[in-house]
Amino acid sequence: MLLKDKVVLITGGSRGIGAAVAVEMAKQGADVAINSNSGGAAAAEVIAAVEAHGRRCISVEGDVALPETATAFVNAAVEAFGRVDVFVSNAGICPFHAFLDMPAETLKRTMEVNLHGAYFMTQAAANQMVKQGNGGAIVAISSISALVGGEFQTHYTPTKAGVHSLMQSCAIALGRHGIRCNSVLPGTILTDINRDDLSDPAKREYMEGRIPLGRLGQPEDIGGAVAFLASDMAAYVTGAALLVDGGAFVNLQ
Ligand SMILES: NC(=O)C1=CN([C@@H]2O[C@H](COP(=O)(O)OP(=O)(O)OC[C@H]3O[C@@H](n4cnc5c(N)ncnc54)[C@H](OP(=O)(O)O)[C@@H]3O)[C@@H](O)[C@H]2O)C=CC1
Ligand SMILES: C[C@H](O)[C@@H]1OC(=O)[C@H](O)[C@@H]1O
Repeated sequence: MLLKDKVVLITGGSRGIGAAVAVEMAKQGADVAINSNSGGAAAAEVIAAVEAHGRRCISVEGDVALPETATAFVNAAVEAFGRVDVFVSNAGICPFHAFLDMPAETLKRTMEVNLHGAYFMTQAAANQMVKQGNGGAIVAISSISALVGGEFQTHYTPTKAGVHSLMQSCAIALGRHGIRCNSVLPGTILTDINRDDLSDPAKREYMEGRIPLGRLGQPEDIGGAVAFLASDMAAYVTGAALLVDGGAFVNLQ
């Protein structure tokens, strides 16, 4: 087990990639706190899945775009489990929309959830780790979209580049405290975030065709990469980006 008895916090942990990461953390021996905006049945399922691996799990509702959500999440986790060892910044949205008529509110909300949310949460988790005084690991879910563009993602791709940039700067700011900061860059992973976009068979076939490993990703494909970066196996890895995309990025022709 890579994370025996560690305490792991995950934003956006009720569905998709965050939910799969929560379960992987439990398999690796960690207790888990998940945040999500709406909690509900999805969060309850994740709690049950974590507990099925013999680990504890709490769910804390709150919009990551609000700074007070970050302190409330960290405080609740500390109250439940005593400390924070690993923080995974995962919550995100991608409301596909064309560039020329992008509503200002869609741009603003996407920036606030994906980038400001990652900032506030990382800051709150890091402050707790510094207070504890024995280091920690922070992993942000960035994206292949930090490296390449998307016609209907002009509001989204800058947030994913920003999240990786945040990890690079935090690696410097927090290295002296023994806190490592890294990014995972998933390719296209089948979740609710792209369900509508990939319901077009032509689009889905095109996306699958771009991937050398021959399939779109599953949320579980991301869990191992996060566990590695969170663990002592990655003790000398900080400021790094790990692309988990089935080879899509390198496939020019
Ligand atoms: N799927 C993909 O192909 C890829 C995804 N990513 C990134 O992975 C991350 C997770 O995406 P994915 O699992 O696909 O998405 P999903 O839509 O499946 O899940 C999103 C999760 O984030 C939560 N969330 C959304 N908005 C907020 C908010 N304002 N405050 C708190 N929680 C929130 C949701 O909770 P709730 O239901 O309560 O809103 C849910 O738990 C995102 O950052 C995304 O950019 C990166 C590359 C590829
Ligand atoms: C939402 C997209 O389908 C998904 O998210 C990303 O970050 C990549 O652009 C993926 O294709």
